[in-house]
Amino acid sequence: MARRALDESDVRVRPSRRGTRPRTKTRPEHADADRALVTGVDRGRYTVLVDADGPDERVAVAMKARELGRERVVPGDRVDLVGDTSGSEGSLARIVRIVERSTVLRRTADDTDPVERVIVANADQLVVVTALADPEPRTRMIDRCVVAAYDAGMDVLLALTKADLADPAPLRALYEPIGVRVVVSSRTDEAAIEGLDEVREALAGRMSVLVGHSGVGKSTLVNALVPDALRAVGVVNDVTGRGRHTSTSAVALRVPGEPGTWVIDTPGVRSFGLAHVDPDHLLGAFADLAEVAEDCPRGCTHAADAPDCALDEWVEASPDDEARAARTARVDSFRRLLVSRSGSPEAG
Ligand SMILES: Nc1nc2c(ncn2[C@@H]2O[C@H](COP(=O)(O)OP(=O)(O)OP(=O)(O)O)[C@@H](O)[C@H]2O)c(=O)[nH]1
Ligand SMILES: [Zn+2]
Repeated sequence: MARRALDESDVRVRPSRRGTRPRTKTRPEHADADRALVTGVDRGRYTVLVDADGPDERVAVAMKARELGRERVVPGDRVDLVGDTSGSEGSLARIVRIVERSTVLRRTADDTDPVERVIVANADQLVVVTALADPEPRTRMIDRCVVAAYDAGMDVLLALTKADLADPAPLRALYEPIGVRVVVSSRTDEAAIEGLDEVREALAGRMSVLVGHSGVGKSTLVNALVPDALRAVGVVNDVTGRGRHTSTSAVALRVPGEPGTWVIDTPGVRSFGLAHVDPDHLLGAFADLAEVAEDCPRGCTHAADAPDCALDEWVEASPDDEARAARTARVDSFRRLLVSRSGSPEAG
């Protein structure tokens, strides 16, 4: 089939009962498709929010149109829908197109599946939920999350829980210098979590993916942020009768407050596939170091044992002790992340 470049004729203004808005008509046969956000996936059925945050917002159930082939549709995806998009009981729409993704997050390949599959699309922030104690924080796991997020072009929010049990200062000192925002919560009695306002503020208006090991308090945090009544949006139990706690795939939940605030909970996902991460791409998340590394020998790995790495010369050339300490910390942090790419994802 001949491809042609898109021009203005591909964008038309469609008068509709929802008002007028420009539409991209890349597939003429689906020019009247509705745009929707994928919030949940369960065995070939997709829960979607049609016209999200618009006047006709509604939850609908969809399946993939055959023309999409094997392409995966994941929570966070924006899709075009045709067919019965009403969302009324028993209705089933068809997903005919996946809108180009701004970010993708891949889960770790493992023994049961050697492929690093995309699990979440379009998230702009990775929230690493880490308990300050019980269980002990695992910095290697946090490092791997930072690498995955930076490689995907996402920000990292470190949500430290259980501050009633241990001091957050050491972890702050380790992660704030590499651009990670840190929020802290604690529980002083059974009923209340403290520090939620700061967490909400850090999530406002963004699509965030939450990860964390069992027992770190992720469910506690999600339950506090997302009232039960709102769960329906992300839950696939309209179709299957199963609740989110038995769901094994990621689910997007709307956080009340600023429009466009979503958290994507990823049950069972504790780490990410990093095999595809290229050191120079990771370096891109460290603008100061990337500039320095322009003087590296061709093919430099920038690792601690790399010969003539410009990062070492940069530390050497520090004008004073203070600058040397700061530069050393930057280079060491970057190299720590580099090293974390290899080895077992489950190692702590
Ligand atoms: N002391 C203290 N305990 C907390 C805090 N937040 C959660 N917990 C407790 O930590 C335990 C684990 O919390 P969950 O929210 O179930 O942890 P989770 O990360 O969802 O773990 P899974 O459900 O196994 O995935 C529970 O007993 C919570 O009550 C906190 O800030 N301080
Ligand atoms: Zn180098």
